[in-house]
Amino acid sequence: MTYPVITIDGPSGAGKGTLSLLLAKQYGFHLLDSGAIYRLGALAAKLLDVNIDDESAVANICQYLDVEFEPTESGVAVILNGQDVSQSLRTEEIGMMASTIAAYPSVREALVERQRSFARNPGLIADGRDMGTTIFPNANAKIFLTAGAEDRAKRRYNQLMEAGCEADYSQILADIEQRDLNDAGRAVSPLAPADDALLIDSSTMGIDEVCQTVVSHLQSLKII
Ligand SMILES: Nc1ncnc2c1ncn2[C@@H]1O[C@H](COP(=O)(O)OP(=O)(O)O)[C@@H](O)[C@H]1O
Ligand SMILES: Nc1ccn([C@@H]2O[C@H](COP(=O)(O)OP(=O)(O)O)[C@@H](O)[C@H]2O)c(=O)n1
Repeated sequence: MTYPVITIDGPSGAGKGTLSLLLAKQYGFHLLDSGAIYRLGALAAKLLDVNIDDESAVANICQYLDVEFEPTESGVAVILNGQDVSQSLRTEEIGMMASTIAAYPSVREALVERQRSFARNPGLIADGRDMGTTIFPNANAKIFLTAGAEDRAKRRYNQLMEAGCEADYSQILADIEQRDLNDAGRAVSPLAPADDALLIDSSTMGIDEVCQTVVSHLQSLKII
């Protein structure tokens, strides 16, 4: 690869999206929010009234998703069939549905090339669960960002409250634990650090410290 690909994997609420956006802005790199693509598959199935237990129907929807990602000041707006669905994507209901369909091998296969197509000059920050293990195994740098389940649930709770959404901490914690189990336990591309990933536990770190740790790592690899 002539341009750098940096992968940021880890469980829900670890801070991957926040870190990825900071890095993409700082270095002018493209950003792949792969979780948003699984969420889009789940949302599209819901809007079309397709049963998410029907693997082949869901995989077909994922193969032909009509989606655009538009950079904005605060992140990336997600446009599905011409409609901005950025808000409806972020609910825990869609997160849980995404986790269900993400276990289907044919859904993952249908989304591989779409994800790889984000790798372009001058570089890519790829955020997800299997970026370093499956989608970009030759990435220039791989980060696995984690934090304790309770810390992650608190962060998600605060995030939803700040966005003016309803939130129930116990439910969020239960959902996060369930998604951790689904993501780490599935047969295809389970959530796991790549052998060559830098592991960061952010339980007691602020986002600035996390970002500085990653920047130092990228500098030591002479990527930036
Ligand atoms: N190190 C951190 N310390 C405290 N809060 C954080 C940290 N990293 C991220 N957050 C906050 O936690 C919430 C979830 O972070 P996010 O980046 O969406 O996680 P992920 O993409 O891994 O699910 C956001 O509100 C974010 O601002
Ligand atoms: N590369 C990826 C990204 C997300 N996913 C799935 O999609 C769900 C939603 O991902 P997300 O990154 O938007 O979730 P959060 O970490 O933001 O809560 C996850 O729970 C995973 O099951 C995946 O399997 N592989």
